[in-house]
Amino acid sequence: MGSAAAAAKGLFDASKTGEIPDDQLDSPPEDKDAVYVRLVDSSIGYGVFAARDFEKGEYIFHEAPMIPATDFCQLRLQNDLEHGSTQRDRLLAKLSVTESYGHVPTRYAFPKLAAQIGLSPPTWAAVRDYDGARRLGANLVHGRLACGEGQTLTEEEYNKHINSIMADSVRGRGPATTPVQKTRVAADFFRAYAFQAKPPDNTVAPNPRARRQATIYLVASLVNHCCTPRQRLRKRVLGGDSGPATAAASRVSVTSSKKSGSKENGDNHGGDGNGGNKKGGSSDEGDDGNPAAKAKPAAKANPIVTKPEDPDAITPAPPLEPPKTTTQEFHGTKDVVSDHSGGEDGEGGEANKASGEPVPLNAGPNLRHQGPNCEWRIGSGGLARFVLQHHIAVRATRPIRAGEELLWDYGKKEKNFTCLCPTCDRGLYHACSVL
Ligand SMILES: C[S@@+](CC[C@H](N)C(=O)[O-])C[C@H]1O[C@@H](n2cnc3c(N)ncnc32)[C@H](O)[C@@H]1O
Repeated sequence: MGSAAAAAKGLFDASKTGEIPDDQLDSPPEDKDAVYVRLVDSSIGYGVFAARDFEKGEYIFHEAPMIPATDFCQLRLQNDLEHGSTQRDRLLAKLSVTESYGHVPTRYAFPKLAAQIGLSPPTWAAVRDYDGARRLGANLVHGRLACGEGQTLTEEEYNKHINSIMADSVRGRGPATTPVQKTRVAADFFRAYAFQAKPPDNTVAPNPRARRQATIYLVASLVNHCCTPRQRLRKRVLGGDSGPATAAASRVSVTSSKKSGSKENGDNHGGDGNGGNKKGGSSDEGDDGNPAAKAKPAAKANPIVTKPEDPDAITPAPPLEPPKTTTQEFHGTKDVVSDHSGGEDGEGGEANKASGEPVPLNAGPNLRHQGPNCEWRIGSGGLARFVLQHHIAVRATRPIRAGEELLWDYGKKEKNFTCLCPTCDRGLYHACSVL
C-alpha cells in the first residue's frame, strides 16, 4: 500500500515511505540500533540481544511479517494422517518452505531448515559478503539490527554452529526427501518459529476451523523462551500485584502427534510455546534425537487449563492464576495479543537499571534470572497502535541492559520440551511450582 493510501486509511506504511499518523503514535521504537542476533550456545542456537539499554515499557523493535502461512489449521494436517496425500501436498505447497528458503535472509536466520530439507546452509563467506547480519534486519520497521563489534558472529562461531546443525541433521533422520517428510519439516518449522494471528476478516478460509494465520518473522522468531519465575507468579496471585496477567502463549502449535497426546483442535490450538521444543524433524520416530531431552525431564505443564472466554483467544496461560487473554481491536478485526509482562515484581529491578556498561554475552544470573524481559503484540491493539495487522511489536517489560538477551515466555511447554532457560537453570520454576 502506498504511503498516501496508507495515510488516507489511517494505517502505518510499513515501507517507511509514509508518515505515521499522529493519532496512531503511541511511542514507537526509536529507529536506531536496537538488537543483534548472536549464538547463545550450541543447544539453544541463536538468540536476540539488546544493542542498547531499554527502559521498562519502551518499544524495542517493530517488524513486518516474513513468511505467512495462509491457513494455520492446514499445519495441523501434518499429524493427521487420515487426510489424504493430496491435502498433505497442498500443505507443502502452501508453506512453500523450500521457496522461502530461496530468500537469502531466511537462510541466515534459519540455517537448521536448510539442513532439514537437504540444502547446505550458507557459508561464512556468503554471509559475510552479503552483509547477512544487516539483511536479517531487513524486515525491521522500527529499531535497526546492530552490527558492531561483538554484535555479529565470528567465522569460528558461525562454522561451529553450522557444523553442529549439520551433525544433528545426520544424527536425526537425515534431510527430508519425500513430500510427506518435507511437509513434516515445514510444519515443525512453523511450530518452532511462527506466531499466530487471526486472519483478516475478508479471508475465505478453505478450512472452517482455520481462524488463524501463522507468521514467521526474521528477528522476532529468533527470540528464545524463558519461564516466568514462580516467585513472580506467586506475587501476582497472592500479593495483589497489579501487573497484567501472564497470558496466552505465543507460538503456533501444530497439532502434536498422537504420541504427544495433544488434542486436534483442542486446547493446544496455538501458542503452546513449543518454540522451545527441540524437536527438529518429524515425530514419526517418537524421539527427537536430542540427548538433552532425555537427560532432563520437561517442566510440568499447567494442570489447570481454562478455556479462554474469547473464542479467538489463544492457549490458556501459565499456572496459578486464571488465564486472561486479551484481544485488541484493529480496524474491526481482533488480533490476539499475548501479555507476558512481569508487572511490578521488585525482582532485581535495580540490578537491571541502565548503567551504560555492556553486559557480556550470557550475562550472569543476576540479570538473566529475572525471567522474561519483553513481550510482543501482533497487530495494532494495545501495545502499539501504529503497527499494522500481522506486524509485530516488541516491548520491554522491565529495564533491559545492552547485551542482555531478549527473552519472553512462550507459554505452555510441550511434552519432552527440555527447557534451558535461566529460570529453570536456577530452579525457580520447579521449586516454586506448588503454592
Ligand atoms: C523460536 S526459536 C528461537 C531461535 C532459536 N534459538 C534458533 O537458533 O533458531 C525456538 C527454538 O529455540 C530453542 N529454544 C528457545 N528457547 C529455549 C529454551 N528455553 N530452552 C531450550 N531451547 C530453547 C529451541 O530449539 C526452539 O525450538
